[in-house]
Amino acid sequence: MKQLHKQTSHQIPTHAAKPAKPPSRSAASASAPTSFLRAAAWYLLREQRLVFVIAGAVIASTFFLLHPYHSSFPLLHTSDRFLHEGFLPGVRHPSFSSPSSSGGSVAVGAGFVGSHLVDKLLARGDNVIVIDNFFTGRKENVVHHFGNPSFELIRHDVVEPILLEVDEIYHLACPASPNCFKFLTFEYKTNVMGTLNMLGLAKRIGARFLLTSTSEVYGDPLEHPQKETYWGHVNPIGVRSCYDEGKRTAETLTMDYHRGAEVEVRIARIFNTYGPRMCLDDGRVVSNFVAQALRKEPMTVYGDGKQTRSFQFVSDLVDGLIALMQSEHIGPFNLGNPGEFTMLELAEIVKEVVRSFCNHRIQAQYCR
Ligand SMILES: O=c1ccn([C@@H]2O[C@H](COP(=O)(O)OP(=O)(O)O[C@H]3OC[C@@H](O)[C@H](O)[C@H]3O)[C@@H](O)[C@H]2O)c(=O)[nH]1
Repeated sequence: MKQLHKQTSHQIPTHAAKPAKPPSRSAASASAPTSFLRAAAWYLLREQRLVFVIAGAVIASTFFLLHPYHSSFPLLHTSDRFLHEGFLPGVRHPSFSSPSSSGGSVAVGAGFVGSHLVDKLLARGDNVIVIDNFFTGRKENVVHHFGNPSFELIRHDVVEPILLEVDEIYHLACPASPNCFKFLTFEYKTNVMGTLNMLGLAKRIGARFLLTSTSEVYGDPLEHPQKETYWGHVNPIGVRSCYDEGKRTAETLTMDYHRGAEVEVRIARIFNTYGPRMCLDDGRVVSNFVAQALRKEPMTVYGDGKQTRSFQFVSDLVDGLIALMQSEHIGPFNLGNPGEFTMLELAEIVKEVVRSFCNHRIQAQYCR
């Protein structure tokens, strides 16, 4: 049919039936552009061709206006690019229209430290997206922000890719409780796959990336105190090695993305921290001792109790994380309290604090 129409339209020009009058040379050259324009206009106006041309142009420009993202990344490259960087194409977060929007941040994790960080970032006027798979993080930790238009909570496991548009990524995903170390593959996967996905995201959107690492990267240290330049003394096959080695790998990946892809990175090596929203069944020494003192049970001091630790309050840690993110310091940075004491001393301190706490009648519900 298409072929037929095409032939027909060429064969029936309206003036073709008129008797031919040989034109003068000058008249022929003067009328040539006019007859070409008339022929073009005639061609376009036949069979609504002009309408189709205009409709096509409108549809094409609408598509490219609505999908500038696709237009700047040719399909040819997307599959490789997304596979390599760990992204799902097309998952655009509606809240942040541009990566450079002021005050846009993402905090990964609604756990103990993450939830305090969220409080602080929101209080200073940032927009915050929290991603958590709620394995150890809890909705209750951030429930007081529900209804705040600057806050969003997404149930998502960072071992799967995600695409968001933010300025800063605080990567806190990974259970730190000693009770979680039995979920070995989970721990390791979060530190490796989760960190890769978050670094890929930072590279893609040009965000600054902060990894929360741990003092555990020093292992059983042979140097005291541990400086950031110390490479550590880690057992690669111990029961808690999945955590220590997982964080060491996460640090390696972070520095690789900095050197190889120029991602702006920060690494916080967090020392022992305590404060509200720690789980009582966390397994860490402070929460164990507090729970035991409240229940008037004997305290489980491991070994001879002469091993030392330093403890920082969670709000001090959060201030440190934000200051580190804002600083120009690339590479690991220890965040902790320089004052150390033994676990025997800690047991006495906790016993004393809990005793005076329970002396207040109002707190009796927590005490036995
Ligand atoms: O009930 C307990 C628990 C722990 N301990 C001792 O207390 C010390 C501290 O143990 P914790 O498990 O609380 O803390 P750790 O120093 O081993 O690691 C901790 O600090 C750094 C963080 O990054 C880790 O996530 C966290 O587990 C250890 O010597 C441990 O043996 C007890 O004596 N009794």
